[in-house]
Amino acid sequence: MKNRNILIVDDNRGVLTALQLLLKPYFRIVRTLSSPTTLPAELRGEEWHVVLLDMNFTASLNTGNEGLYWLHEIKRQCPDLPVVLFTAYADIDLAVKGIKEGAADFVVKPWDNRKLVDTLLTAAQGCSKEKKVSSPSYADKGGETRMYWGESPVMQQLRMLTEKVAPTDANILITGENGTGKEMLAREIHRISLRRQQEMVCVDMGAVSETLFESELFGHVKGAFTDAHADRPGKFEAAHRSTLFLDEIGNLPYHLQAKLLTAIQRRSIVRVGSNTSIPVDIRLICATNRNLPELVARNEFREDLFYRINTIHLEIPALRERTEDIVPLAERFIARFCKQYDRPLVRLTDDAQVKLRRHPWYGNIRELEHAVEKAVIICDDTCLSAELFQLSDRRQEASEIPVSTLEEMEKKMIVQAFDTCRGNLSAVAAQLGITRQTLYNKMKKYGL
Ligand SMILES: Nc1ncnc2c1ncn2[C@@H]1O[C@H](COP(=O)(O)OP(=O)(O)OP(=O)(O)O)[C@@H](O)[C@H]1O
Repeated sequence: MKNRNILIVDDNRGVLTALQLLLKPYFRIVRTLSSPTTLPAELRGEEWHVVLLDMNFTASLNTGNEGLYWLHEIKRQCPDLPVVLFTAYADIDLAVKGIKEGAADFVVKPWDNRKLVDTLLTAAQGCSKEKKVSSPSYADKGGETRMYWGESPVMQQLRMLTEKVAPTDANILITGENGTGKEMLAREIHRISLRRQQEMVCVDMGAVSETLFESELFGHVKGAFTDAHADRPGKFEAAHRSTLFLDEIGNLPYHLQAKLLTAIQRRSIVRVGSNTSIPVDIRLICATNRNLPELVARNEFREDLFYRINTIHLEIPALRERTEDIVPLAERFIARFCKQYDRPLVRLTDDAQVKLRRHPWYGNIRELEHAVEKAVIICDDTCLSAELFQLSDRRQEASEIPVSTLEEMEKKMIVQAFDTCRGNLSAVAAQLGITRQTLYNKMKKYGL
């Protein structure tokens, strides 16, 4: 198909010359750019069918962010133009990130000629019927991302209890480590409850600022404060006749807990700036990865609120405590991600299964889900082998990082805080004196 045009961006002239020679027989136009700065003009000047984009420009900071930046620029200018990323082996994480952000595929340097040509031709061919890779939301994930209970006796018991209490209006407290599926369980309870016709309303109590707490939960009337330009209902009213899910309840500052308790007890709220009490009919589900009885003992959580929200307590075990569920869960994620990334269905090798079963999964199901997603993206074969799962034990990592720059110091502190707080994000943020959002940003930055 010598009717296709390829644009190659790489700041290594030797690489560009080699690729010119290699690709000439397969493409009508092979244009090479040693700097991405002229990319926007080139994109406008010709009809391109594929771009091969280097991710590691040596002239820059070499963090790969420049590569991602140019990927976004190409996608902004030509949303349907396939971009194949060219990346060093050490930067596979970056390539995975690029695929999630819309790249068609990636090739690792040093490259295999045959494979590079195949990848580029396939991408160029798919130019008009570009794969749409997007992260499905909870709503459109459908049955495939329904909660998987697993076979372990402890989860079967949890399932029985859940099915018993879901149709009642009893307040439920869900506890479990970070990433064990607390929100997922809350959604499952709502899905099989009598309130399922209405949408469940979620509030992350760790993310609500103290100043906006009342307005966010109870609403406000026009003029109640400077920015209150109109009457606005809060989350309690939004959840009327439905389920209100209060996530990270253990992070609610002590002085605000009394206000929440009053609303729960009275089953009514008063909007900020008003005197009128509005009745609300809600089913309350709370979740936390903190030890509430311990917080109560330390006078950090109100005992009366604890008893009020804890009518039924559902504890989700850590993934490492139910190893028999690891492989079946991984297989479900494989099926989902192969479909999402338009790859043929792959299976786990025996070695990979052993590796997954042995890993401690301090980040629980979320960590497993991410590990599978990454393995599916980088897989070139019909099976996922153990090497595709680059699993790091955060505890070990903390002592191994040599500290030479401020950034490394910061990363090391985060990793150590993870260890002492056993992966509890809110506790890590509190220990480091930063907000959860800042912590998320830093985790993203350091690939934690
Ligand atoms: N039983 C399950 N079956 C399938 N997927 C699951 C299951 N439990 C959790 N997941 C997936 O794992 C990820 C983490 O789940 P979720 O957000 O519910 O955890 P969480 O305990 O609320 O996390 P956090 O403590 O950070 O708030 C989600 O992407 C979810 O889809």
